[in-house]
Amino acid sequence: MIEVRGLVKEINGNPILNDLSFILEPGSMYGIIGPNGVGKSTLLHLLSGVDKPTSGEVLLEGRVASSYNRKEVAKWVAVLQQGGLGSVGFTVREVVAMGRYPFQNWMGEEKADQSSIIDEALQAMGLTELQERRMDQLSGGERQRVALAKVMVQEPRLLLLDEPTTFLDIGFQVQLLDIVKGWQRERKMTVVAVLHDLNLAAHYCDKLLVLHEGHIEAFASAVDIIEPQLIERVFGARTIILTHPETGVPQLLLHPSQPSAQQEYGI
Ligand SMILES: Nc1ncnc2c1ncn2[C@@H]1O[C@H](COP(=O)(O)OP(=O)(O)OP(=O)(O)O)[C@@H](O)[C@H]1O
Repeated sequence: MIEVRGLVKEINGNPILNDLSFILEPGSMYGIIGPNGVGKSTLLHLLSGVDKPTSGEVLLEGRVASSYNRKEVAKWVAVLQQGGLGSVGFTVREVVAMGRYPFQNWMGEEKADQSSIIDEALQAMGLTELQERRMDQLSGGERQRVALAKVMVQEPRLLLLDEPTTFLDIGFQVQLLDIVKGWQRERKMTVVAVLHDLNLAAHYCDKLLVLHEGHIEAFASAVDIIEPQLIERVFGARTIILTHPETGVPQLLLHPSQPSAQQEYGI
């Protein structure tokens, strides 16, 4: 269980997050949503323990997150960063294998051969053919899939995703989130994802945490959150909400003020 108590974060004296408290249950998938600059990535960094709060605390299984050393925390928390990976000189396979670092001794060795875990992750992300290709020879979307394969071999109990679908076309957006959702269910993994696409967030997340002006505006299921007044208050955007005909999940249509080309030209 992850417990956040009275979390406050200031950056250069500016308040970003103000007195947040919530609990994340193991084995569920959570979405963090909110407008640009509200503090979503900041909150993710605090959950991972890489950043310390100004006051308040994040407890990972009862222990303060920032008190874990890097290798300890990497044994159970994996982070998929915005923008993917550096590692330009390495091959795809080498980068994915780096995900096993928390389980290796000081010589970079592990007790059992891990090649099958790596093969499985490469295959799941459609990277088998590309495994000997160098990272600087990949497209943005391919790099993002490598980043996901790397966290997959880490076999985390808590997976933190910062805008994981940014570089992906719609096919791979759904594929990536389907894979993450499958792991979450099979491995009882906890997932926390910063997502800008509210329709994807509504579909995949058990609960959404909405950040607005430094506080939690709402923390509930998509049915309670994806509604026009809340979306307009938080994002300043007018929307029309429909129910997905197959899944029953609320889905949102944007409501621009300008007429569409079709309305204007009758095309
Ligand atoms: N190193 C820093 N120095 C100064 N201000 C920072 C720093 N990092 C973040 N901020 C500020 O903190 C606020 C929250 O940033 P954060 O990246 O957490 O927002 P976000 O909700 O993830 O935004 P986005 O949706 O645009 O990715 C922003 O106003 C940002 O400008």
